[in-house]
Amino acid sequence: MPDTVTLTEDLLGPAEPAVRPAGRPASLEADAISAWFGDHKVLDRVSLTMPAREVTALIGPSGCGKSTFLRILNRMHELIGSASLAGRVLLDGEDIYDRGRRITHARRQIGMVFQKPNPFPAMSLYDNVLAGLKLNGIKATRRGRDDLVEECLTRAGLWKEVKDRLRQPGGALSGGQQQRLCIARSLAVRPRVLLMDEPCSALDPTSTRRIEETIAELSEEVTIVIVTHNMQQAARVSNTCAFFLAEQGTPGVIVEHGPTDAMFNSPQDPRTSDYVNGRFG
Ligand SMILES: Nc1ncnc2c1ncn2[C@@H]1O[C@H](COP(=O)(O)OP(=O)(O)OP(=O)(O)O)[C@@H](O)[C@H]1O
Repeated sequence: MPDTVTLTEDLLGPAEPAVRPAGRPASLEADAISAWFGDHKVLDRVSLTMPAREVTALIGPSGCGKSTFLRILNRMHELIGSASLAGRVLLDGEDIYDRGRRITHARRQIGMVFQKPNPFPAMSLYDNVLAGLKLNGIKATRRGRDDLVEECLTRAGLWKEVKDRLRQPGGALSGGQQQRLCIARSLAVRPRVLLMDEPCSALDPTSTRRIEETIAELSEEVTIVIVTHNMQQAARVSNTCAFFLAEQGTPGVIVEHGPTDAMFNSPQDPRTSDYVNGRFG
């Protein structure tokens, strides 16, 4: 294996001696986002500020557009043939949809962890962590790669469990460990925001707790936006919360958002109160 991963430099400029330092967590602001699949409108002028260094939870019943909204935040929505959108997404004030702005730019700064852990099953744990570097054309020295693997696995809460078996395949881990491996893989490209779409829904309670601890540890270093159906989880991990709803075939909107404590203990809208207290959805 060559000592340096050689890939395109146009995204990031020349090779660096080791590994770039972590970026500053960024704020993300959705401004009047509407979304369609064909002529089916699924979100209507949704605006939300997701502050830097905070965990924002997106909650609401199935089908109200939470995942669509999340995918719009890092330009994944446009990968679907029939999909379209209106509005702006500002990453520290700059619209990621500005003409001339590369899709890869948004993807690298705004990482995503999915509902089902999706490591490369036959690839080693070590190479799984670094997979995003190769895809994004990021160069690192051998030493830099070793340091990055250790750092990201540590930040994802997995290092102690796997440090002696980094050459084993990703598929050999438990579901919870695989999800933490996917978090480590996302962290390796130094995202400033991490989007998580129901990251614990395929996991047992112990693994879920471990991921929640990881979220708490990461929130100082990266802005987190998480979709969850689990109200206790939203209450445990988030600072702010947004309640989405699509009533009777209308497009999804945010009914209410604000500090998580207030959303759970003194919601302003009766529909929020009903939802967080499990009366529907
Ligand atoms: N690829 C797609 N093609 C067509 N329609 C879609 C597609 N993905 C989602 N939709 C529709 O968009 C609406 C919003 O779906 P979305 O998955 O964003 O909701 P959600 O709130 O995340 O739901 P859940 O909590 O069940 O994951 C739904 O009516 C859904 O059927």
